[in-house]
Amino acid sequence: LTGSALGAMARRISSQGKVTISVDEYSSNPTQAFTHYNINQSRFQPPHVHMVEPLPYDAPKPVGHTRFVCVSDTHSRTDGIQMPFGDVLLHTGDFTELGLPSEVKKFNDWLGSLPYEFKVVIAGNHELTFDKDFMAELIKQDYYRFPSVSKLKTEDFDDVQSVLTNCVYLQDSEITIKGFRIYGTPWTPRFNGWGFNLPRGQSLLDKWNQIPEDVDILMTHGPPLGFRDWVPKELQRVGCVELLNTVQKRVRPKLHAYGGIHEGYGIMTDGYTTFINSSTCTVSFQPTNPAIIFDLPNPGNS
Ligand SMILES: Nc1nc2c(ncn2[C@@H]2O[C@H](COP(=O)(O)O)[C@@H](O)[C@H]2O)c(=O)[nH]1
Ligand SMILES: [Mn+2]
Ligand SMILES: [Mn+2]
Repeated sequence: LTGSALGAMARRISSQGKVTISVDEYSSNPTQAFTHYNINQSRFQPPHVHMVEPLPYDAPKPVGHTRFVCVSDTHSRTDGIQMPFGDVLLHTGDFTELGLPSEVKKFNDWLGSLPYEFKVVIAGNHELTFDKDFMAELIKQDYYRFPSVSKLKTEDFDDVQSVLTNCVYLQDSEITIKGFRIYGTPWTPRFNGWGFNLPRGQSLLDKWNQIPEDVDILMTHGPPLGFRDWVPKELQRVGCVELLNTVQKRVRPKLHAYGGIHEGYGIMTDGYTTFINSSTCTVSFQPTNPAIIFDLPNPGNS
């Protein structure tokens, strides 16, 4: 099979003209998927795909634009973080270490201190208490893997989302802000059995299939394949192949914001979608990567 025939296998157009993504044959091996699609389809090559320099904080915001401020993976280390001017804050998960209510409260207080008109937040794999199925399983296993969470009573975290009073919290859901359709989802490929983990392939694709077409901004915790998903210590790419296919072949957001892979902090484009990995923490959990700002023209302002 040629590269383009394989590409077609991962993307079918139904009789109603709807694009359907199917599980990619390289789904379980993202590093191999990257090499294959790079060699056979130049899928990650310039001129379309390239790195993007971050906007300086003092860049004037163009008229008729909204400025998004992207952060991720702050891991309860927000003390002293300098935040730039902007309109809408996007935080793409791992705002705590374990999702303890005390951490969530601290994060919510920090959000309350920020001047943005809107703040949108999703969970990451560290927000254990936000994943109800994960917690049910953890309790069954007598908190074996996360003993410090066992000090909590169920009623302490049953309604943990309600602690987030200073933002819009998205979990497989969307909101329209200033005319932008923003969809947020916390799921990542299974890795060491944390919250919101699912096996690669159909299980994750089922979550991505819930993302509506015509979303302007997609927020996920982890990266898609090939865009700031390299883990140097393992010489591996770990981005989700089905997420990439969903983003590029079906949803086509203008901005895909995420974090998850701390080492992947940075910005890329494929010529249509801008991909921002805004992990604040480095791989050694130092909160030193600056928030990334990004301007988008307001919908209807063409
Ligand atoms: N090989 C993989 N490494 C991963 C994956 N997800 C995360 N990581 C590594 O852990 C750190 C921190 O992640 P966190 O969720 O604990 O904050 C990340 O920067 C990577 O180095 C994965 O799926 N595969
Ligand atoms: Mn993290
Ligand atoms: Mn994470």
